[in-house]
Amino acid sequence: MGLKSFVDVSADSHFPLENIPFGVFRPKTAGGDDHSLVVETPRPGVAIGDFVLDLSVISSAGLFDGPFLKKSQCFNQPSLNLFLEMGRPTWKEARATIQKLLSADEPSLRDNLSLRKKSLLPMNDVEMLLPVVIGDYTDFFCSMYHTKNCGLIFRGPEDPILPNWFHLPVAYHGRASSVVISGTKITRPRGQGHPIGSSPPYFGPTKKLDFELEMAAIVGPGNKLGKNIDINEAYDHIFGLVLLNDWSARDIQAWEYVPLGPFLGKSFGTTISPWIVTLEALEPFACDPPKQVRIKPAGQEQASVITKSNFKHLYWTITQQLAHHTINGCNLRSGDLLGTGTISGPEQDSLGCLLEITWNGKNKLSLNGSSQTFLEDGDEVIITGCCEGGDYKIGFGTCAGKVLPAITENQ
Ligand SMILES: O=C(O)/C=C/C(=O)CC(=O)CC(=O)O
Ligand SMILES: [Ca+2]
Ligand SMILES: [Mg+2]
Repeated sequence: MGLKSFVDVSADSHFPLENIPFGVFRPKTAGGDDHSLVVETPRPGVAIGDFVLDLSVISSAGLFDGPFLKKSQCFNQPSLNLFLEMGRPTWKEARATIQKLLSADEPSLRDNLSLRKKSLLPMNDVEMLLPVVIGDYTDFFCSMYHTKNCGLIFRGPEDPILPNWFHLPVAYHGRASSVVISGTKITRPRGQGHPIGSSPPYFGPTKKLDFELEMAAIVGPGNKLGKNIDINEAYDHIFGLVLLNDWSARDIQAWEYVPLGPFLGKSFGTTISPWIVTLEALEPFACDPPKQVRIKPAGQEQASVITKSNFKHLYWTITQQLAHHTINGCNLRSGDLLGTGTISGPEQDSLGCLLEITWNGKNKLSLNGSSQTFLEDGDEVIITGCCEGGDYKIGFGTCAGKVLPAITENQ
């Protein structure tokens, strides 16, 4: 039997009492459509079933009474950075307090109607925001299947996996300013595309817009410049995980990335899911967290599942990635985002991007009767993921984004 909350949680919910993922939200006004949003202060919350528990209200009511959180202002902030900086003992205290407050047999919140009304808001009545201020974003390259397929497509059959790959987790520095929250629309980027045959490079809207199915670690306490984080301590520097879509323009990327790596082909937008699932919640599922990606094509009502992958396909672990990131003395800071890299599995139906699924546009993808290769304007990519196994799920919610047409010359 799973844990029982006084808040109704359906059996297939991503957010049972065992999960308690952290995010940042602001309430919408009654009426609720986008035009009637009152700009309320963003504040931290956790998800429980279809509700959000406002941690600023719980904190102001004096219900965080443990030694680390009693006097802290970390839940009266517009981001989770301060809370993340405080480290694992504080995170565990927060989780224990929240799980107790929300449990079916604990009266302090359950029987306090006015506090319940103030602190428990239906998810539909809130707007989710970026949970942390992201100072830096790094993206690793850690699925062997993805690495091999990219090597075959971009570099040919000789040595598709380069010799360094098995010795260290390869990565590139991404662009933090264009990391956006699920639901944000993504404008098709323009740029210089790889020459086709003997023609010169072309300029215009990308013809090869792609998604990348990834997860990302959110850094807790950082390290000082010049000091590394040992692999045995790396776990305590990771607060939790989110879903991530590293949108990629394959024609721009293929032309620009030699020899310094991805630049404008990836810096036009990266989407993350709003709820950070803690490593504590994930612990019982150390293996086998399955994931799915769907595409809802422009003009269609239904989304089609196009791939299902699994976190276990990563060759390098998130603690190895974090330790490697600091091995030269590079400093990480609370809120930094470390993408795992595209999570492709060995089978055709577990590939993590359209570059691989369509083999660079050679094969068509069939979606509810229509067919295409790369993403079209109006397409929506919806990534979801959860851990399954026991009598509850630990879910990540969704990481979604819809493609808008490219800007034109006079915009
Ligand atoms: O192999 C290449 O040239 C390019 C690979 C990628 O674009 C993948 C990347 O962003 C890292 C990853 O997601 O695994
Ligand atoms: Ca990537
Ligand atoms: Mg990106």
